[in-house]
Parts: sequence; structure tokens; C-alpha cells
Amino acid sequence: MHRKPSIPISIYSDAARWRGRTVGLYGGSFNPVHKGHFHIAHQALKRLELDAVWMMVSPGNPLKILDNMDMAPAQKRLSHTRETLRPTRRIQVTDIETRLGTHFTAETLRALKHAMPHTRFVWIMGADNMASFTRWKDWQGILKTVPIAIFDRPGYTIRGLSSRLTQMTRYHRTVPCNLARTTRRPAWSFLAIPRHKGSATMIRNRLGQLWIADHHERRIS
Ligand SMILES: Nc1ncnc2c1ncn2[C@@H]1O[C@H](COP(=O)(O)OP(=O)(O)OP(=O)(O)O)[C@@H](O)[C@H]1O
Ligand SMILES: O=C(O)c1ccc[n+]([C@@H]2O[C@H](COP(=O)([O-])O)[C@@H](O)[C@H]2O)c1
Repeated sequence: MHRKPSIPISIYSDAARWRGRTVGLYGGSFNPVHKGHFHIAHQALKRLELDAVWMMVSPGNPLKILDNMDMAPAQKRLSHTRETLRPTRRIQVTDIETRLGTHFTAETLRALKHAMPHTRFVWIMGADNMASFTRWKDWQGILKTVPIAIFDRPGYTIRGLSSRLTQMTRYHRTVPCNLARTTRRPAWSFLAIPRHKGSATMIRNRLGQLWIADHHERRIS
């Protein structure tokens, strides 16, 4: 039995604005944001014919919680993503999960569908997440709630397309141009876009401890 979501007023007030629109929900740690993220947001807008992409800065990926020392605080990841990407009307950066108080994607989707029943949502993710998707909380519920657009990523094409997710849902694969508007569930597409090698792990490794040290210093002082 699922708990009924409690929705902050600020989110209900967005509902009228996004009525009848198609929004790509692009969740991420963005620890930190990089050009690969920007590439995916643009590809999603174009290839899925979306009205907007919301980059949802996660309060904390439930599967990365054990690596927490490596994770900058959500507020810092949000402000850094906003400063770096300079959001437009069609690509927005949001802390909606923090405001909803949800960590798990299934809960976020339930809350958004409840608050904004007249907006079409599509979940956006990179191919690396295909391998772990069947460990996400209520992953089958996610598939019943929204279509899923999966974007190719260097090093993950074969792993993703041979994942348990692919094996279990192969008959639900859809062509990308129909994905955002299909009412069929489950529905997912794999988008073989030009791949981008951007990686937050690579940036953290290159910066040494700078990105992390910066936020720990602020937390201590
Ligand atoms: N270069 C990329 N190509 C395709 N998808 C990407 C790319 N970089 C990130 N993504 C996707 O963007 C979303 C957010 O990614 P995230 O913030 O975890 O960045 P990351 O580079 O994967 O970070 P980390 O290396 O710390 O795991 C995820 O769905 C991820 O699969
Ligand atoms: O709900 C889950 O169980 C779950 C498990 C792993 C990742 N997610 C979500 O997937 C998105 C991508 O996460 P990440 O860390 O790869 O950027 C982000 O919105 C996470 O909250 C969600």
C-alpha cells in the first residue's frame, strides 16, 4: 500500500502552467554537472519532441548513499548546476525532489502524477543506469507510470542492451519518436545518439579533492 504524497503548494501552482505539456524528467546526482548532461538534455528535447526537460537534482541517489563522502550537498549541486547551465525556459534545473521530500524515483513520479495529472512525463536516463534499474525501488511501478528514454553512453551500450531490464521488457521497446506520447505501459526506447564521454567520476578524479574539499570546508566552517 502506497502512502498518499503530500505536495507543497509551490508544485501545485506549477500545475496549470504545465497542463497539456510533455516534460522530460532528467534525474541525477550532478556531482558535479558536466557537458554530457547538457548533451543528453538537448538530445532529449529534440529527439523526443519535449516541451521541456527538468533536470532534477537528486537529494541523494539511494544506491550511492554508501559513497556519501564523495557527494556534495544537494544545495551545492543545485546551485552549481544552475550557474553552469544557465537554465532556459526549456531546460530547467529543479530541487523538486527535495521539496517533495522524495528520494526514490517511484515516489517522485507518484507525487508528480498526483499533483500534475494533465502533464505527460517521460523519464530520462543514461545507458549506465539500465544495468542497475532492476535494483531500483519499485522499478516495475516506474515502468507502469512513465515511458523511459535511455540515452547511449560510451562503455555501456552492450551492457545496457543485455541487462536484465532489457531481457524482461524486450517486447515493450518502442521507437523514440512515439515514446513521449504513447499511452502504452511499459514503454521504453534506446536512443543511439552521438555518444558523449562526460563523466562526473572523471571530473572528481581530475580535480583531486577540490570539488569535495570545497563542500566539506563549507560544512565545517
Ligand atoms: N556522458 C553521458 N552520456 C549519457 N548519459 C549520461 C552521461 N553522463 C551522465 N549521464 C546520465 O545522466 C544522469 C545523471 O548522471 P550523474 O549525475 O550520475 O553523472 P555521472 O557522470 O554518471 O556521475 P558518476 O560518474 O558520479 O556516476 C544518469 O541517468 C546518467 O546515466
Ligand atoms: O529510486 C531508486 O531506487 C533509484 C536508484 C538509483 C537511482 N535513482 C535515480 O536515478 C537518477 C540518476 O541517478 P545518478 O546518481 O545516476 O545520477 C536520480 O534521479 C536518482 O535518484 C533512483
